[in-house]
Amino acid sequence: MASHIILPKEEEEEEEVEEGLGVAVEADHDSPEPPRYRHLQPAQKALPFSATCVRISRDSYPNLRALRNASATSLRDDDAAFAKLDEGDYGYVLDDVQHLTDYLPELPTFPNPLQDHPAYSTVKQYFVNADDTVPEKVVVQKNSPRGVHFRRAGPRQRVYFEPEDVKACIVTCGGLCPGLNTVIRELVCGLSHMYNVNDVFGIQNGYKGFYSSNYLPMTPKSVNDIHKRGGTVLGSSRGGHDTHKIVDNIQDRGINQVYIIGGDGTQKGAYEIFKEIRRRGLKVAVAGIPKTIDNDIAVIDKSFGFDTAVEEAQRAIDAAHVEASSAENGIGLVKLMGRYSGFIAMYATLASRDVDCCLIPESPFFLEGEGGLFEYIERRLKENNHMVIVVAEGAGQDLIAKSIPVADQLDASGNKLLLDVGLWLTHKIKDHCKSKKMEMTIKYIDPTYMIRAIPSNASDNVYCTLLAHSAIHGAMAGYSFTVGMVNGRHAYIPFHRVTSTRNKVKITDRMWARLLSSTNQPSFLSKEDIMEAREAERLANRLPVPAGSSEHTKKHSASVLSNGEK
Ligand SMILES: Nc1ncnc2c1ncn2[C@@H]1O[C@H](COP(=O)(O)OP(=O)(O)OP(=O)(O)O)[C@@H](O)[C@H]1O
Ligand SMILES: O=P(O)(O)OC[C@H]1O[C@](O)(CO)[C@@H](O)[C@@H]1O
Ligand SMILES: [Mg+2]
Repeated sequence: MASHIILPKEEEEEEEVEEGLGVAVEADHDSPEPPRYRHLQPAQKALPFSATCVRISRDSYPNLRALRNASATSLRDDDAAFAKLDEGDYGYVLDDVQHLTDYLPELPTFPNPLQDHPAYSTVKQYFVNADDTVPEKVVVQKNSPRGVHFRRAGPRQRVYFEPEDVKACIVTCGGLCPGLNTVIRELVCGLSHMYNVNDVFGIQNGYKGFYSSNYLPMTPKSVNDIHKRGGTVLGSSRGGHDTHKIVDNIQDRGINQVYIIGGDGTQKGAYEIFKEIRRRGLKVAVAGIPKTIDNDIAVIDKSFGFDTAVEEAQRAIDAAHVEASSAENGIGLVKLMGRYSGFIAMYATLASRDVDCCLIPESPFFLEGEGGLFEYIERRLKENNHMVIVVAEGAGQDLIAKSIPVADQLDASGNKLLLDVGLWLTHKIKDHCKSKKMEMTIKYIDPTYMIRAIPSNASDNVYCTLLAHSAIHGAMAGYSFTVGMVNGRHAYIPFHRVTSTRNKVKITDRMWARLLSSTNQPSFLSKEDIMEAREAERLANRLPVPAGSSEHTKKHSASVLSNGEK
């Protein structure tokens, strides 16, 4: 990494810049030549921000080492060996993804077939610069280090597979989500139309399908219409991840590109598969495409299907509002998905404006007494005669467990099965109103599976298409990664970054404050709750501590870290 500033060159300045003055010549992405930089001593040229930049030296960042270790310390110790951290100037850290050449250094490369593609070859700078990276944090201060970056997604000039040698497979795992079929479709079509890859198979019914079902040949024709349907044409499942059996099958069948669509559990599985592939020294690229309606995957801006879910949730909220407002003291209660993260509930509430109270897993609440939910319901009904409550499925689980003690049950993947907070709340509210001799009507609507099962909307369709294309470009270029949008740009993210934490609504952030001010609901939080939330956030944002220390262990056991507010 150069130790001085590299600025993109303004086109009109090209002739003016003298050799050795510190401005990079913009890469010619259509030529096979690697980008050429002319480095200059920044002080010699008065560029708009170079004066500030040059004063910042590496030594300005005593925490640079800690920053560089950001990923490594959040890894399980046995995974730390896979972290690829590259340090640059001014506190820049590249948290890089795995590449085939990390363990197969002699692999040949080939020109990207896109350069002869009638559609793409006309695009100026269609290929991304090999050094392009995307910052994890875009809000910075004057003296901030440049921070952690991820490799930018997109087509490279050289690829590591010849089209006729590629044998690709696609698998979908975990719960349903709008857009699954669009991603499948665009993987099949993108491989064929962009890279002339026509040997593509679907793995049926999730991970276990690798070793227990027939593989389904897929062509652009066979997937042509599937994006108009909800669900996944491949089927999905929980459990059944047997790394060795899966990789045995990948190896036996000569598969060399594996596209894995699924949530946090699925991405953990993808990481295990990658590690085993690498251990066996196989020339196989693993591309994870994060899917979850809960939007709880770390690092990425949002997961596909989330917008569709929020939009569809409006229909249930509207119905609840109609029911509530057509009755005397009417209450409409809507349950939305969100096992650990209340994003759908929060966004659906903010979008609707008819919601009087939103309850999410991240924000504890209580029923009885001053400042509790019952008091708020009584007040709201007095003021407005009706009210709408939105509750995320993971909210209030501790309260339910206290009133209905039952042993925890797990699904096949080991996820805790939730008790029905909507039904429980309905009964609690009814009992309370009865005890107060209050006439009321409550209608409980549970649209959760209806929302999850619809096809994706237009914007999610485009998002799914771009994710699929980014995944294909990355796999063709020999990387193994989870693909995702980070601050609006597609990036290749190391598996460990998306599997070590979970994205959660931060109740100390402005988005949750906006929600509270839009519904006028009480925060239900005690001073201790607020302190606890702030402390959790402080710990989450703190620069990492060395692996192995007791603080490191404590941080690992805290299940929740979260994305920054947008
Ligand atoms: N730690 C893990 N290691 C390997 N495989 C895993 C791990 N966790 C989950 N899996 C596998 O990933 C698949 C999907 O996991 P899970 O049911 O938790 O759904 P998910 O991918 O998190 O999606 P969602 O929660 O959005 O429905 C399952 O087949 C499961 O066996
Ligand atoms: O009933 P299933 O299919 O196991 O899935 C339910 C879970 O899946 C999700 O839709 C995604 O994780 C959660 O919101 C929900 O708790
Ligand atoms: Mg999950």
